[in-house]
Formats: sequence, C-alpha cells, structure tokens
Amino acid sequence: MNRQQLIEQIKIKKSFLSIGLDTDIHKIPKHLLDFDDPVFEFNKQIIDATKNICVSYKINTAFYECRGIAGWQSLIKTFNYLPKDIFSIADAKRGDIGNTSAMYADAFFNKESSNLDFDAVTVAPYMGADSVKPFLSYKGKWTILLALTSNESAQDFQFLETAGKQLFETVLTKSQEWANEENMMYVVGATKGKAFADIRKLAPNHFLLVPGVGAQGGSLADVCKYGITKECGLIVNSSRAIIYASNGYDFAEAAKIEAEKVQLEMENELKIIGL
Ligand SMILES: O=c1ccn([C@@H]2O[C@H](COP(=O)(O)O)[C@@H](O)[C@H]2O)c(=O)[nH]1
Repeated sequence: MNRQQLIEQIKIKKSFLSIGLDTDIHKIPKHLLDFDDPVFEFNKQIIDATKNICVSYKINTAFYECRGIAGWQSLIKTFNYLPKDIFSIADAKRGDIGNTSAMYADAFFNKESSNLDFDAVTVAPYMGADSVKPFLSYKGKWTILLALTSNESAQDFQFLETAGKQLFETVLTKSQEWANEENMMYVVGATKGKAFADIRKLAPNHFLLVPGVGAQGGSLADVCKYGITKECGLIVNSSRAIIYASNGYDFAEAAKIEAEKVQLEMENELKIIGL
C-alpha cells in the first residue's frame, strides 16, 4: 500500500488506528484452546470484528516466534487472513550487517521465498545505513525505523547527545539521506508527548507509527496536538487494551467496542484537520 492509498483508507474509515495482534496463547480465552490453531482463531475473530474500524494490523512477531513452527504457521495464516485494503506491519525490529538484513527483508517482503508480503517492517537503526538499505530495496514497501521508543529506558541511549544532537534526532536526519516519505516511517512512542513537536521539525511529513496508547498510558490527544499533519501522518497502535478487553466468549465484541472508542476520538481529530 502506498502513501496515497494509506491516506485514502484513513479518510474512508475516519480512523488511523492500528490494532496490534500481540497474541499470547496464555492470555486468550480458554474456550479457544479446543481449536487446531487457537492463536489463529483468536486473530481471525478479532479481525472480523474490527477490520472496518482500523487501517492497519501490526503483528508483533515475538508473540509467534516464541512458539516455534506452530507460531510461525499462525503468523502466516493470520497474514493471509488480513483484508487486502489493510496496511500490514511486521513488528520485528530487525537490522544486521547488509547481507543478513537482506535475508530479513526477504523474510517479510518476498512472498515467493517466505509466504509473507507485509507492507512494512520495523527496523532498528543502530547498525546504520547498510543494515537498513536492504529493506528499502523493495519497491512499494515501507521501512519503519525506531526513532523514539515508548519505553522508559528509551532515555538510556535515545536522548544522548553527540555533536549537539540527541540520538533520535540524528536517526531522523541521517536516515532521510537513504529514504523518503514514500518508503520510510518512524516509530515514536505515544508516551513521549511533547517530543512530537521536536520530531515534526525534523520529519514534518513522514508517517509516524505510534505505539503506547492504551496499556502503556500514552495520550492520543497529546500525540495529535503535537504530531498530526494535514494528511494525518499518524498510525496509532493499541494492542493489549483492545485485544484483551475481555477473555470470555464475548472477546471479539469487547475488542470492537474498545477499538470504536479510540476510532471515535480519531474521527474528531481528523475533523479538526479537515480530513
Ligand atoms: O517503542 C515501541 C515500539 C514498539 N512497541 C510495540 O507496540 C506494541 C504496544 O503494545 P500495547 O499492548 O498497546 O502496549 C507492542 O507490540 C510493542 O512491542 C512499543 O510498545 N513501543
């Protein structure tokens, strides 16, 4: 999905919500354990209930990789079940020396070799240009670079200054030598509030993938106040607060209700910018 198509989806659905399929087999409703693939069944019902309210699903690969072959099969089935007009994100946080990154890029972007063809993959910038460029070599795909993460320990490295710039600022400026608004987004945590204003000085038009509302307590209002652009420029993710809204038979309906609350807030924010 390209930038214009993503903006169209945001307008049509009046939403810039991404739902995180962080599906932990130990947290899903017990009745699903009778299915052949309980994790896929959970995801399928969540997707059926919420696909008209969100523009993206973010699959955090850790929740699948930890279950070995069975987990990877659930991931592939879930990926294949995603509606075609949904922006699909593999939240894998990859990045390594160039030839290894090329293998990671194949794993998420090259359907012929891996059965997966995500729109976007998250990448850690620490190893620099040659670790990121293999992802960018896929036309029509997105690299989502970690810039300022939502966790408390983001301060350990990301705010450190070198040559008068904080590390996350260097990530934002340097990476724009390799990519542009059509193939690069940045992860910025919703918990970082006012930092969005600084980020917008350096990346005024890029889409930002924003985790941290819901379970981590980030404020959607603040994210929009400091981070929204005239084309929206935001994909805001919530995982646990939506998918684990109930662990009974009504789990998918409960997820829909939670997602609708966030979507309504987003609809109001989009009205303010005239989208
Ligand atoms: O800075 C970051 C980068 C990634 N994440 C991921 O987003 C979701 C958040 O889940 P919640 O349940 O809504 O807290 C999860 O997959 C994280 O690994 C992040 O939180 N912060």
